[in-house]
Amino acid sequence: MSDTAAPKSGLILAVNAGSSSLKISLFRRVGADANAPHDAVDLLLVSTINNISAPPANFSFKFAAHGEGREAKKELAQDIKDHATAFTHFLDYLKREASIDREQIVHICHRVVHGGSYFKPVVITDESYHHIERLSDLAPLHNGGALSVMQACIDAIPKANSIAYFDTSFHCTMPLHVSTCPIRQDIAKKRGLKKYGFHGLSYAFILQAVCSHLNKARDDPSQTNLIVMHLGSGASMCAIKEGKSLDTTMGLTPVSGLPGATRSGAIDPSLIFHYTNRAGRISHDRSLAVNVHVTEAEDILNKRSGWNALTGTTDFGEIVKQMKEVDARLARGEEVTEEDGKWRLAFDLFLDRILGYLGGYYVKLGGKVDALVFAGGIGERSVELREAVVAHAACVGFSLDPELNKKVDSNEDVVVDVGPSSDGHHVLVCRTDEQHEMAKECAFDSRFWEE
Ligand SMILES: Nc1ncnc2c1ncn2[C@@H]1O[C@H](COP(=O)(O)OP(=O)(O)O)[C@@H](O)[C@H]1O
Ligand SMILES: CC(=O)OP(=O)(O)O
Ligand SMILES: [Mg+2]
Repeated sequence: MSDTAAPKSGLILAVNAGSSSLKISLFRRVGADANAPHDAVDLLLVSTINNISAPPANFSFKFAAHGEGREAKKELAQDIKDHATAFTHFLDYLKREASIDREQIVHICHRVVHGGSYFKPVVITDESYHHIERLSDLAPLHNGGALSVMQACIDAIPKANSIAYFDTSFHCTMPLHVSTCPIRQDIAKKRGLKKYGFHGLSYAFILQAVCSHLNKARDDPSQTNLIVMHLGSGASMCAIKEGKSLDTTMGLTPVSGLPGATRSGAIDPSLIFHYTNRAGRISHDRSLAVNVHVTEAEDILNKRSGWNALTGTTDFGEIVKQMKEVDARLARGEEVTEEDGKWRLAFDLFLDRILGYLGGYYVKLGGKVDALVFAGGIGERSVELREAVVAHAACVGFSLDPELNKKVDSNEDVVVDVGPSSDGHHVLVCRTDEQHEMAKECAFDSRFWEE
């Protein structure tokens, strides 16, 4: 038995440090039945801290049905400045409001965005901590935040094992010609310069959940082809062929592919040298996570671009609201200014980039696509964006039921059909859950549990 093995029914804390959020869920391990993978853990409580990158942060805390069953709590938290203070806020709240003894937490799963050459989950030791730290420059909005939470866990819950789960793992199946960059391969190999892809924990969760929904063999998604859109502050897409990642839109770092709240997405690489003549200098913006050394170019493209640069807000819901108000004024024949056009520009630009990849992935999958899946904060909540994407995908056989699309919020299922499902070309919304994916993987990992 390894020294990380814990009593069978211990508690698992799963922590997901996103670019703008910290999502924390507490589970109890209830078994590891391969025929019922989603039932390996019971959710006890969930806490979400949003807007960390655009304070004040929103803190929410909710006991699950299996937990203490009390009302959800929501508050603006002025003391939250980064991921570490968000985690401390959560621990203080847990101590005050829940009867759960933190000593019962045996494993803490951390979502780590960039794993580099690590593909399997690793227990945090000095060596693995420093491996993740060295990769921080390749995920400047992420790895540093996750490391600061690990440090807080080691201080506050020293008996629990911290285990890192990587976003990059899911994409290790990408064919070489997809992951290779057309540059000198001796340099590429020496420096690890290739497409890694991210949001892998989310894609793994979605694949399993969609397979169950479509009644494919639960533990064998190898018959399933999907085009998945994980659209949040960081947005990416993935073409899944026979249950494996075939291609994804993010690359060496999460800045590439689709634009995000503060990220540029794919642009002409020369653009940055015309934007600033300080591109290669080390950035002095200390608001980036600890121990990150990035250039001014990377700082601009990661933190000062995206729809925040176009509109002044990181909130895509606000962009849609403002855009509709301007559209309504135009419809009434009222005057609008050039400035008013920025909302629609951001929306249409995002839509355009999604459609570009959607078309490409449809062809790469040979037109054999079981479902188009929307997920992430925007994919799960924006009725308008889903409507616009699917309207354009009608030419390749997808369609949306406008009523089902509007009613997603009132349906609590993990996977919700928003298209007529009879023709085999499903359009789905999946409430992705990276914390659940990590906790489930942890519950199944025999290294971590006593016989
Ligand atoms: N009703 C809504 N309509 C459109 N977008 C929304 C809505 N509510 C939240 N969002 C978007 O979801 C984003 C958060 O997505 P999420 O996937 O939770 O973030 P993260 O990338 O930090 O994990 C917010 O930045 C906001 O832009
Ligand atoms: C990889 C990434 O961009 O993650 P998130 O959307 O959680 O910021
Ligand atoms: Mg996220």
